[in-house]
Amino acid sequence: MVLCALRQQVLRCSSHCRTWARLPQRQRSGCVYSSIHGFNQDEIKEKLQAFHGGSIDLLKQDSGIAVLTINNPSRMNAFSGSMMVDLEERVSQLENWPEGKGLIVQGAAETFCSGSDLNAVRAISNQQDGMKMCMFMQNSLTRLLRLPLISVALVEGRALGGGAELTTACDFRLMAAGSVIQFVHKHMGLVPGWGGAARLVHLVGSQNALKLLGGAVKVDPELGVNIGLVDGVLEGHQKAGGAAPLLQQAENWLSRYTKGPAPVIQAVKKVVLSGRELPLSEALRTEKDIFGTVWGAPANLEALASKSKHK
Ligand SMILES: CCCC(=O)SCCNC(=O)CCNC(=O)[C@H](O)C(C)(C)COP(=O)(O)OP(=O)(O)OC[C@H]1O[C@@H](n2cnc3c(N)ncnc32)[C@H](O)[C@@H]1OP(=O)(O)O
Repeated sequence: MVLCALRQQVLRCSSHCRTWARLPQRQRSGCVYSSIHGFNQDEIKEKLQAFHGGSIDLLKQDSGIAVLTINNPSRMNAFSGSMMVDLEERVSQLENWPEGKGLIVQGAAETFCSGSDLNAVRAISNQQDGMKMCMFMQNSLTRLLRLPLISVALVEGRALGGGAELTTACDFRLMAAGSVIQFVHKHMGLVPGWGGAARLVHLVGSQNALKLLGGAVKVDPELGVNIGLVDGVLEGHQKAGGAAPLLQQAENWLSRYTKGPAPVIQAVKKVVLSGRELPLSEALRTEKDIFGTVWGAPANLEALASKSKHK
């Protein structure tokens, strides 16, 4: 049943958008948890909203690349409760963006994110509320990773705890020189709970994941590249003379993968997503269905008519 739901999620594309939009939000979201797991989204949303501060800002650009900014600079961009709710809403907006091709996730004011807001953590430190927050964030970050957009985390400064987990909910990670990704959970008497451990194992293998989590290792750009966590290192600091601003560098880096019509880029992400998440026979059937959405579609016909050569 879960696989079926995921297959439906992967299949979601512009040609299905109208039908899809008619379905209730939770059915179409590809969430990990729903009411059958005792999860009540509205209840936890109400609780989280009480811990306010900061925002998650979304800028959708004509280029088809959106920028999602974690914005709570006075707390090093820590996630307040209301920011967790904001994130879920921004992900919904991105799920319904037919022109979208790429996404950059960044932090405001030259740092990425210092995890969950420790003030909110203290206030909801009972087990029940902790579980609900964990399920809520796992749902949002799973939906973020499953967006039909090619996503990249632009890490400047520190990505700590939940901030490190957030980087793993993107397809790629770029680090600015001098920045650090650190799963500090062990120092907080915790393990990742926003899905970061499961995704980390997929990205770097279980040996490296064990080292990073067990040692709360500070991952600098060089180590990140060596273990396959990081896909590129950006030149200098945003203020450094000469180098383009980091966001511009990240957009340039991403644009090589987002060049072309949105339905094709979205289809690329979906076939990779199905290969990554589904058993082979299920992934093959999904790939066939996604292929059916681009075969004979305008971009395909245009390419055939232009007799393009791939030299
Ligand atoms: C499943 C999720 C698990 C988690 O995410 S648990 C949370 C993990 N994160 C942390 O423990 C980060 C704790 N913070 C730190 O280590 C340091 O503040 C940090 C980020 C290295 C920055 O150090 P400094 O540059 O010396 O700056 P600072 O400590 O003076 O911080 C500036 C202001 O930001 C605040 N802040 C930073 N991280 C926060 C957080 N996570 N929650 C709430 N407030 C946070 C900090 O308290 C300080 O505020 P104030 O100026 O004292 O009012």
